Amino acid sequence: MIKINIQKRLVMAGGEALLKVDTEISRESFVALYGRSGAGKTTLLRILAGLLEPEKGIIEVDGRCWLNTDRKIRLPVQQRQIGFVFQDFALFPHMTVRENLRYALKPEKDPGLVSRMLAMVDLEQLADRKPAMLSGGQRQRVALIRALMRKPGILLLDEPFSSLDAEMRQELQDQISALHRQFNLTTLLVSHDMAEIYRIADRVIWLDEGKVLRSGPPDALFGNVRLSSKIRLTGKVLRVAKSGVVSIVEVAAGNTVIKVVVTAGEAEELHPGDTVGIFSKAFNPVIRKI
Ligand SMILES: Nc1ncnc2c1ncn2[C@@H]1O[C@H](COP(=O)(O)OP(=O)(O)OP(=O)(O)O)[C@@H](O)[C@H]1O
Repeated sequence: MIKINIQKRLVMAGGEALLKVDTEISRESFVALYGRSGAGKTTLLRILAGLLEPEKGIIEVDGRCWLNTDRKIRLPVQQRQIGFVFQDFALFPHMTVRENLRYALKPEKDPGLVSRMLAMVDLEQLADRKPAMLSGGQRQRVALIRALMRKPGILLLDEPFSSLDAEMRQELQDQISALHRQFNLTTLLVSHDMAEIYRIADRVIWLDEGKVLRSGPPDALFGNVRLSSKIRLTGKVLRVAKSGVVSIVEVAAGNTVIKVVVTAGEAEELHPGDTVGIFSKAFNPVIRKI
């Protein structure tokens, strides 16, 4: 369990606001920090990582105190067992992919880990290239596995997909989900993208001007209804076409176009470009705008 109860003064363009967060995060959960620009999402991640200190606060991880401003306890960044991936991935440009990864590995730790991690994200062929010779998505994958080299319990991701195209985003989201499960990580992801959050997070903390506006599972926060769902996909509506008494909605989800049959009433609510979730309910796909 991660317990966070912090207060930090934010200096915004139009004045000051107080970042005030009191929340608990279960181990092995995938939490999205959502909210408008300037809401305090990155600041919260930086405080958790120990890169920034709040004026007042307590952070406890599995009963261990990382921060207590009253008792002047502040665990240094290196001791927090956190992996961090920023938007701009910050790989060393003069080192190859393999060297970047080896640099992050503790000397006494398992040297085979570099090759195993490269294989896990399909980058073995590119291990001897420098970052400048990689695509944005490949660089982001290197940054991701580099953050996992020291086997952190907590992974912090600050909009890691923002510079990628839709296809690469989806591929990287899938890989992050797989690594999250495989390494039993507790992952916190800053994202503006509801569809992305729907796809990979199991809880959302919605921040607004430094305060937690709402918190809960993505479908409870973003969807109008909660459904027991076996499949859960998100995508964008391409077309809504009438077909007799029903309509067919075509949705682009990753590389696939999915057709869902809806009633005339449901079709009226859906328009090309809408972000939607597709769920299974009693084996039938159900579509909801999100
Ligand atoms: N160290 C700091 N001390 C005080 N205020 C800060 C500090 N760092 C950032 N701020 C301010 O706090 C506000 C919140 O910034 P933050 O980067 O946390 O927002 P965000 O929700 O991550 O936004 P975005 O989605 O644009 O990245 C901004 O107005 C910013 O200028």
